[in-house]
Amino acid sequence: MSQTNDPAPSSPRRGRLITLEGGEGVGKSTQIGRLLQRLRDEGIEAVATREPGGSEGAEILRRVLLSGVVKPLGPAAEAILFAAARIDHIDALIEPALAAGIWVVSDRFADSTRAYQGGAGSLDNRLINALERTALGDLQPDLTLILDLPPGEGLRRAAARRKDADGVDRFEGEDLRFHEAIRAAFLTIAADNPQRCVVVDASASEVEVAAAIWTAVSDRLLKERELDRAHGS
Ligand SMILES: Nc1ncnc2c1ncn2[C@@H]1O[C@H](COP(=O)(O)OP(=O)(O)OP(=O)(O)O)[C@@H](O)[C@H]1O
Ligand SMILES: Cc1cn([C@H]2C[C@H](O)[C@@H](COP(=O)(O)O)O2)c(=O)[nH]c1=O
Repeated sequence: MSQTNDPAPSSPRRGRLITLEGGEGVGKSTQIGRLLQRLRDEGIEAVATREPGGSEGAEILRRVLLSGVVKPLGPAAEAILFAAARIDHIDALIEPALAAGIWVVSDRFADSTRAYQGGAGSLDNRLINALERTALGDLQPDLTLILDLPPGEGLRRAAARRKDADGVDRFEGEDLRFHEAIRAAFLTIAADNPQRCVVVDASASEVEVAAAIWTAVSDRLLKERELDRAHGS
């Protein structure tokens, strides 16, 4: 929890939270590797993490959630467990890193609950909003990159990456309509939050996607950081 002598959220001493979102196999992990390298090349200390997971407790919940054992309990139970994992992730990793001036790049975050349990799972927005308020408090990503790809292509990429067909997880195994609903939900999130979200065409080559991501990071975060520095704040 923040204390009165913590740096203000916009202070250059506080890190930035960047989240990558999108459906299955859109290229988030691939791009996070590239983005981390670019940030470090700029002299920015940055750490990569993921959801569900990123902390010891959240990784335990990841195994439970992706095994599918919670599916019969319905999207509300799943959303509550994703939120529990998120709380541990924020407390154990995200907030301490940001407070230390480290940038955090997360493979998925709260928008995934909105898209998967809300958009595709039809979970009531009131529960999603309540869980988000509880888990995040005042924390919001400084930038969310939504990698957009037709789900058929994303699932093909995910299948090609995974040689073992038995390795399909809880959500990859859902039908195409479910994945179309996820894509639509992410695009709605982006339209509703233009100050935070940038949609990136993930059907382009890895290099082109990386360039689009870097443009968004530069325009939205690096210029602001340079201005802060120039004004000595
Ligand atoms: N732009 C691209 N064009 C073609 N293939 C790509 C592209 N980006 C990534 N891939 C390949 O697609 C597969 C899935 O990529 P990646 O694991 O990065 O996606 P992801 O979004 O993290 O997936 P998931 O959410 O399912 O974990 C990998 O085999 C990767 O090499
Ligand atoms: C955070 C979060 C994730 N999910 C789903 C989305 C994916 O199917 C898996 C995570 O697997 P990945 O290979 O690391 O992308 O979990 C979800 O349904 N709700 C969430 O809040």
